[in-house]
Amino acid sequence: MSKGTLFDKVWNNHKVGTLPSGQTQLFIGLHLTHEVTSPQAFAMLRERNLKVLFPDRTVATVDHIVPTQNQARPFADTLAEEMMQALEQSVKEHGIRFYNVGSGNQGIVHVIAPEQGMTQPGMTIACGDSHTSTHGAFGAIAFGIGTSQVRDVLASQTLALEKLKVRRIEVNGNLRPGVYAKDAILHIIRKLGVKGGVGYAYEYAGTTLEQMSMEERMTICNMSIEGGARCGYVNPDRVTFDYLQGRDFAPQGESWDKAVQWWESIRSDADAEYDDVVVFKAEEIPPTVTWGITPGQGIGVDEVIPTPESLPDGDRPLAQEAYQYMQLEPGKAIAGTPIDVCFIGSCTNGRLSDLREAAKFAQGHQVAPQVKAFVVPGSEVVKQQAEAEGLDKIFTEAGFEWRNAGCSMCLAMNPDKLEGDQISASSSNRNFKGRQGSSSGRTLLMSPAMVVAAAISGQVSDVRKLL
Ligand SMILES: CC(C)[C@H](C(=O)O)[C@@H](O)C(=O)O
Ligand code: SF4
Repeated sequence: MSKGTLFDKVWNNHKVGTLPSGQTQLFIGLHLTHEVTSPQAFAMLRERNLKVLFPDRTVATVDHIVPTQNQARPFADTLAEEMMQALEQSVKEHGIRFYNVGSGNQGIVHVIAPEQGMTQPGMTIACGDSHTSTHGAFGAIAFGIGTSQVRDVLASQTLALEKLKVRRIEVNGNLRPGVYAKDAILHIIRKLGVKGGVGYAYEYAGTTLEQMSMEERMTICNMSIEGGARCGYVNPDRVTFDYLQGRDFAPQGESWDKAVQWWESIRSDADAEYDDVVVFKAEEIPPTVTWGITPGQGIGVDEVIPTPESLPDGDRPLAQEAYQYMQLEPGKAIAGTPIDVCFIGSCTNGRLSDLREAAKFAQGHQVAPQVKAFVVPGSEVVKQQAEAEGLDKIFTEAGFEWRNAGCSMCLAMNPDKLEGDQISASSSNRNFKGRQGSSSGRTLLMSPAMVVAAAISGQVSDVRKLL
């Protein structure tokens, strides 16, 4: 095994050859698909009379367009119904494993692959979805790809890619109470910028990351793409192996021991060389909330919305655009901003540990009367586990709606949408203009615990007050 970073080792292991363009042809171990980016890819295959080369290496689910309330077929939205039918037809035609609504295993693609044990260290993973970076939490190299690349993977199980540089992002120490993985990644993006990661793979390391659960690591890696990085990963360790052991697709018996040995060997070596290294102190990370229209426009919940003068020249035009769109005033505290809608869910923060933490803060409180608040589990498995623990009851008693699994208002490709210029406190990952279903809707990104604090008080508030 060559020396170096995990990225280099996994890349070299999967390298098929060098293309005339200079790009690497990379073998993709696991291909995940959903209803939004696959129909055209399957259509292109049909046009050329091609088969899926390795149907066993592709897995499909439906997540974006799935209604979280009435899931009766045909869906009320005819476009959603068409996308569903297209995927159902394609998986049948090509013999692809499919987790449909009601199967017990459906959910957001980035939630279900890890929970089934499909996502494993040392793999290359691709999916027609930018947040594929999530899977890097296991020490996989996981990329989001476009529809024509989905076609390429279906037909050849390979991709033509440029090699990335590697930046090691170390976070050391203990996060303070009320501060979560979500705050850490929002803080990292705030400091390095939404374009800071362009051309890089992010390797997250340091004692803070080592202490994190797999679900927390997934939250961090999920938002690598929001920081401009094509992928992000954490070196696999005991936490990774313990999470995987016993899951449906994880190796068993003797192959398990061999796999662990292999996974250990692909970790970045202590003397690996990086293209860049950045170090953060965990205790300096505050509960973070975005005030603008990119995930990089974030501040500590006890800070004021930055004034143009306080920002570097280059950041000012976007800040001006953000003040106007968000209807927020520079120099004013972000805490106290009234909230209309509270959303807990998404591939960033829709897993069991997120719901447990949110429920802890919701218990015994009531959602403010003017606020609409709802919780959308990331998968049918998460929903079922949460219900077995009674989390659904805690939420509904507190005045939250409890829904079925899907992407929901993260992107609002289903009936869950903001209306007019409503402002949401959201545990999702993107606050772009119009992201949550209304062209003037406004999104404040934060941790699930902070979303609960906002729901209860009807305004942005510091979750530490509830500790
Ligand atoms: C619909 C899909 C292509 C898109 C993505 O690539 O990320 C979506 O999941 C998102 O979060 O914006
Ligand atoms: S939950 Fe949001 S970010 Fe994740 S895949 Fe769905 S739409 Fe994309």
